[in-house]
Order: sequence, then structure tokens, then C-alpha cells
Amino acid sequence: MALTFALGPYSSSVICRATNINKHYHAQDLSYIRRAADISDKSAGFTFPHPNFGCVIATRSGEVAGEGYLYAQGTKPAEVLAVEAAGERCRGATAYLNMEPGDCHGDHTAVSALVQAGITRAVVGIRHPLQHLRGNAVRALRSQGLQVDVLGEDMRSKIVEEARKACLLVNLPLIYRAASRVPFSVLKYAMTLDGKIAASSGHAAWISSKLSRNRVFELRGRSDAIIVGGNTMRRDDPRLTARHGGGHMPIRIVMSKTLDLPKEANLWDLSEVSTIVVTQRGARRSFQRFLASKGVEVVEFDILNPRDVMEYFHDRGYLSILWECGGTLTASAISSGVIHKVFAFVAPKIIGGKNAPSPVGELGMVEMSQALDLIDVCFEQVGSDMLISGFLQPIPDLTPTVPSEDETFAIDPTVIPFEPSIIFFYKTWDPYGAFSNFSPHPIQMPDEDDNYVTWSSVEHYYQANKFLGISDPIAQDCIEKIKLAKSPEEAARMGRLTQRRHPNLVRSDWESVKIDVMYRALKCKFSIYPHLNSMLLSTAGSVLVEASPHDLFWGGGREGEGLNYLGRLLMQLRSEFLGESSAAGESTCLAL
Ligand SMILES: NC(=O)C1=CN([C@@H]2O[C@H](COP(=O)(O)OP(=O)(O)OC[C@H]3O[C@@H](n4cnc5c(N)ncnc54)[C@H](OP(=O)(O)O)[C@@H]3O)[C@@H](O)[C@H]2O)C=CC1
Ligand SMILES: Nc1c(N[C@@H]2O[C@H](COP(=O)(O)O)[C@@H](O)[C@H]2O)[nH]c(=O)[nH]c1=O
Repeated sequence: MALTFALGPYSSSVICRATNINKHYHAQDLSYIRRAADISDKSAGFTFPHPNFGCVIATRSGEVAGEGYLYAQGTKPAEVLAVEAAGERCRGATAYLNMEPGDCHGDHTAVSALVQAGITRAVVGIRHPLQHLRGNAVRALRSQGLQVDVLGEDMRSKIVEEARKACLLVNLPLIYRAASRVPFSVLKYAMTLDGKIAASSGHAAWISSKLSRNRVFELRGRSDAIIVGGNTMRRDDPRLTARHGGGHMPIRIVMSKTLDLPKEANLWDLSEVSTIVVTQRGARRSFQRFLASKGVEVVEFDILNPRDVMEYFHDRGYLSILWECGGTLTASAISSGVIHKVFAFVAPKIIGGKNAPSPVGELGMVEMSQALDLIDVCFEQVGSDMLISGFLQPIPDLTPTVPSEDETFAIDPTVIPFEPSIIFFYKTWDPYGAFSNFSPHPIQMPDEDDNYVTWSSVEHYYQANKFLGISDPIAQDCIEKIKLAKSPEEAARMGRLTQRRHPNLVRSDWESVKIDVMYRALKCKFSIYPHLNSMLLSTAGSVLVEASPHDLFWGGGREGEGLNYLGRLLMQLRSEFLGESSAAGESTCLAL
């Protein structure tokens, strides 16, 4: 997928000079870093949004020996793929990484792949935006004797800054999310030349051209969710699906205070993707029951407003959200400061109408000097329309203001790092993300015939077990597909979709065995990976809670109302491991 609208033109034919800190580098370095940024974005629209990693390995003579990019969260790291592609040519070569590897599970996969392959230099576009990961891989590579040049630190100039910006742009969702504690939010609308998003009647199909609407499908494919307001839903009966030929479908979210919504609607058809309705506490209980009967999730807020909703979806792990609402909700979202970027499609047509709606409602501004200026504005012609995009909030500065735990300890060894008594974990990139079922740690478990099968993650194994022993071909096919699913998210989607569509194919004892299935898988994972075992044991004394706000069985819920079975199982395992392996009983899994 082309990234031109995000990256803008970057020339690679520029000759650089040595910097004032006396590091030599070449235009080639910058062109390979940009290449790493470009390829890191290749899976956008095909998989759930995730941090984008790309790696290019170039030999001493400047030839590209191998490349790789992270396809989905939990799949092989970019660096491992690039090393595999380059083979022996890695010896003495340079690795170009658009972003410092996360290596979030302490297994240093990316780092050890580069070290073991004989790479002698690494050029890093940006440090990892998450504070608990920032600097770890750079430090680890340096300690293994590699020369590591970080753009903006070890290499500085105007053109280095441009290449660095390409690396920032390709991971904007992660960067904004880390800095603002809400998902990266993009507002998109289509308006006529006279500034209307619909006719006075409310009719809006269509303002922008087919080409522009195809572009919107791409934007949707890059998002975790699409949001509309209740009125857009009532007026347009939208589908909000991504019809761009990719594999990824964003969740649909409707924000409605009144819940005065139609019973017949495209958004209640969950055959392709789910819908979540967020509303005010206590709104139309009977309609909430109707939605529940359709399988639509309803989340109540004390006071429904964009900031609380965005904080909620941040906690639920969402990286990026596309707002496709009308002017009323848009004004509220802009006022609450949750919108980061704007995409405005302007169509060369005039509709007029005193009461025809415009893209942004009341913001309470009375003088033009109060207008919000967009930053880094881009103009691009898309078919007959003009696409104007820009940022409402500047790209956050990655420089940490608060020293990391390591740095503080180095300055003052008397400082004892704060040890919270509750450890929350959820997304795999969180500090204790390795506790999640979705963490990329394959396990081997026996199947029905006692043959050992490799599952790419605990989640793969868990989802497949729902259909174990069912002779129906759909169930068998689902197990096979889950086995091959490229990421835990894909495995979860397949398992849940089949369970929803064919509840009769779920094994009859599932409710009574699912905890045991999870326990056995976790036991295997924490037995065969020593660093995970140490991580688990290091939490002794703390309560472990899966911070899933919506999964009230495995997770702790939003306000502690969840049963937290995942946390409980981990604590049970921890005490078994602490009480010696004999108490832990026999493991049914194989070491990998
Ligand atoms: N051309 C384009 O790009 C687009 C055009 N449109 C057009 O815009 C028109 C609809 O615009 P508009 O009425 O502004 O629709 P919105 O999408 O802004 O919906 C407004 C509704 O959002 C809900 N809402 C929930 N929380 C809030 C909050 N905190 N602040 C504000 N609203 C909240 C309310 O729903 P409830 O009343 O249920 O409580 C409210 O009535 C339609 O004609 C549609 O075709 C819409 C989207 C894009
Ligand atoms: N009218 C209009 C848009 N409107 C947006 O698209 C939604 C309909 O999406 P779907 O049902 O999936 O095709 C609609 O509710 C509104 O949010 N978008 C555009 O790119 N161009 C247009 O001219």
C-alpha cells in the first residue's frame, strides 16, 4: 500500500557530510533507513494495526542482502526475517531499522538475531516510543560490540532529520498513543466546495468521488475502529466496512446518548465485523437488551464524552481510530482534544443550503485569530477531489522528561524502584505484556491422538480447543485455519467468529474445560521459556490482573468487576513454581 500521503516526498540522492560529532555516514544510510520505514508499513490494512518494524541489511559494498517487516503482532520480527533472507551475507553488514526493536518479552529475539548473524553496525531511525522499552535494544546491541547510530543522536543534519521524520510518520499511532494516553485519532470528512457535508435534507451520498471513497477504505483498513455519532447512523445507515481488498476490518463504534437508534440497521449485521455502542448510563434499557440479543456490545459511561470514550478504548488496547461522524460529534471531539490528524476531501461541487450541515459544529470561537491551524499540511489531488490533510497536534517529542528506572538507579543507587502491589498487563507491548495469551511464544501441546502440535501462541491453542473432537468439517477446517493463523489476533477472530456463527460446533463441555485448557497452555509457556518463568516469579507478592475492560471472565473489567481468571491462573502457576517443580505436577508440553 502506498504511503505517499503520509510520508511525502523524500529524496535519497543527497550527499551528506560527516557531522560535528565526527561520525561518517552516507546518503546510502538514509535511503536504506527510509526503505526500512517504507517496508515496515507493508502489512497496513491487512492485519490489525500494530507497531511497524522494518529491517534492511546491506553489505559493506552497499548491496541489499535481505529485508523483512513485521507482518502482524506476534509474528516473526523484522530483524529475524531480514537476517534469514541475508544468510551468510550478514557478516560485517549493516542493519537499518526504522525503529528500535521492542524486544518486549526479554527474549531479545531481534537483538540476538542481529548479533548472532554477525552484523557489525546498526542504524536506528527512532528509539522505541514506549518508555519501558526505549533504549533497551540500543544498549543491548552496543554491549555486544555493534556500532549503533541513532538518527538525531549520532547522526545529525537537515537530511538526517527528514529521514528520521519518515520513521516517525510510519509509527505515528504508537507515538501519539504513548504521549497522549488515547488512541491516535484521525478525523475524516468529505465536503463540497461550499463547505457542506450533506444537503439541507441530510442526504450525503455521495459528495466525494469513487477514488476518494476507495482511499477512505484504505484509511479504515489502517484503523482499529471507526466512530460515528447517533445522528449519522440514523441518517445514513452506514456500513463502515473497509472494502479495500485487505484482510483487516475495523470494529464499528456508535456514540449515542439517547439510544434512539433504528432496530433495522447495517451496523447490527455482525456477519463481517462487530459493532460496539457507547452510551450514557441507564439509557433505554429495553433497547440495550435488543442490542445484546443481536450480539452488539453496549458500554455505558456516566457522562458520554469523546475523551472518556477514547481513554476507554486506549485501555482496551486500541492504537488508532477513524472518526467519520457529522459536525456535532466532531466539534465535541475536537473540543476535548482527542483528534490528532484531519483528512478533508474537498469535492468541486456546490450544494448551497442555509441549514446544510458543515464538518465541524460549535467550537465557541468568535474571532478568526482563535482558529486552529493545521501543522504539516499536505495537498493531494485524488481523482476530481482535493485531499487536504494535516495535524491538529504536533508530533510528540520522544525525548523522555522523566528518567527511566535504569537511568534513575544509575544516578542514585539508593532509589528503590516503586513496586506496585497490583500488576496490570494486557497488550503484548505493555511492561508485563508477556503474560498475555497473545504474546508471541509458541507452545507444543499434545492433540487428541497424543501427537505434539506447535501452536504459535497460547491464544491459538485456546481458540482451537473450542472445536476439538467435533467431527463436522467446518469445525475441523476452523482448527486447521487457527493453527495456521499468522497472528494471535487472527486466531482469536476465527475462533470467536465460528463460535458466533456456529454455536452448535463448540464442544459441549467447553464451559467446564476452558479454564483447564488455558491453565495447561500457560503452564507449558511458563515452563519452557526461562525468562518468562523468571518474570512471573519476579512478581511474587503482587496481584496479577489482566486489564481487559471488556472481557469479564478472563479479564479484570473496567472497575474491577471482571473475574480475572487469567490473572488468577498466572498467580496459581506462580505459587506452584515457587513451591518447587514437584508441586507443579507433570507438564504435558514439550520444550521447543
Ligand atoms: N460528508 C461526510 O463526510 C459526512 C456527512 N455526514 C452527514 O452529517 C449529518 C449528520 O451530522 P450530525 O447530526 O452532526 O451527526 P453526528 O455524527 O455528529 O451525530 C451526532 C450525535 O452523536 C451523538 N453523541 C454522543 N455523544 C456526543 C457528544 N458528546 N457530543 C455530541 N454528540 C454526541 C448524539 O447521538 P444521539 O442523538 O443518538 O444521542 C448526537 O445526536 C448527516 O446528514 C450525514 O449524512 C456524516 C458523517 C460524515
Ligand atoms: N458522504 C460521504 C461520506 N460519508 C461517510 O461515510 C459513511 C458511509 O459509509 P459506508 O456505508 O461504509 O459506505 C457515512 O455514514 C459517513 O460517515 N464519506 C465519504 O468519504 N464521502 C462522502 O461523500
